[in-house]
Amino acid sequence: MTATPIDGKAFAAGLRERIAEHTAAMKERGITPGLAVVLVGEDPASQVYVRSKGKQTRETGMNSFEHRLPAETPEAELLALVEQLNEDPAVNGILVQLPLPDHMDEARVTNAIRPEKDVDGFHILNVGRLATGQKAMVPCTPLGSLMLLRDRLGSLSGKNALVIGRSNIVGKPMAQLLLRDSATVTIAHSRTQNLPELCRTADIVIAAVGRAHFVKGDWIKPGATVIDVGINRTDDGLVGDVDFAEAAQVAGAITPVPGGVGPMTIACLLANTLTATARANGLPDPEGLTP
Ligand SMILES: Nc1nc(=O)c2c([nH]1)NC[C@@H]1CN(c3ccc(C(=O)N[C@@H](CCC(=O)O)C(=O)O)cc3)C=[N+]21
Repeated sequence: MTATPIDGKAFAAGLRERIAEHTAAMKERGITPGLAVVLVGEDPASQVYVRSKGKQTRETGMNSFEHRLPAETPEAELLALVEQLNEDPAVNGILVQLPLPDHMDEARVTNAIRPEKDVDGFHILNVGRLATGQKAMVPCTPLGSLMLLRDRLGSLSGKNALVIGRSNIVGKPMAQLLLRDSATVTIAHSRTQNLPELCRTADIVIAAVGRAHFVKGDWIKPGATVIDVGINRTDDGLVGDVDFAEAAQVAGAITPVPGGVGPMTIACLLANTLTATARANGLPDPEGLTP
């Protein structure tokens, strides 16, 4: 059996088109969505992401505001910038690129963002709202992964979903979203016993461990849907957390790296910015962009 590759790049392009249409309609009413991205330090990978986010924001018709601060900036200065963006009516979404330098407290910075503008969905109020089924801003990578899963499978109800990884930015919110869609959710991590056996029971596998080719082909149940969230830079280039060559022989469908979840993450950032703008202006949530 050979798996269908899930084309995240094409899906994200379609999503951006719909976002651009919504944005154009908002601009007719005199509202231009604005996204502020803050980058602290000179990490080359982060610079690439931030540039790509800014470009796609502008292409969608939204305003992009970029703020770059030196790595040694005191935390208080970053918090002051966040406060200024909180108060700025032209800014509907705020993203502070992670990771932050060691002298900064990521939780403190994240929780300084006004929850309504927290397009990453990392603020503790949004985490709690998602966990309790209230209207929230939902983290971009899990949201994009959910969209791909629903597109492929329709209903996720009753399916066995295994999330490998328990991070606050992917594993935990992904599990919450799958649970909301009535999947039977298991979260595995570095201490999980018999992971290969457990994985072989999963109809849906979400790999978010950050280790190149961690998930092997013989862990995959025939026909399963595999979402690879990993972005690992190796001598062979960019690879995922799943051994794609092996897993693609067994799975029903699988996301490639690159070209899978990554482009969906950025498209969902734009989707969240649009949603935040709609809510800030008392408009209904744009169709199909929220879970
Ligand atoms: N506050 C915050 N929010 C984030 O959402 C956030 C962050 N910090 N810090 C870093 C990670 C990483 N991230 C990616 C986004 C797009 C791709 C992406 O588009 N990847 C392309 C390939 C890009 C390449 O070639 O490097 C792909 O998979 O096809 C990857 C990774 C967002 N992050």
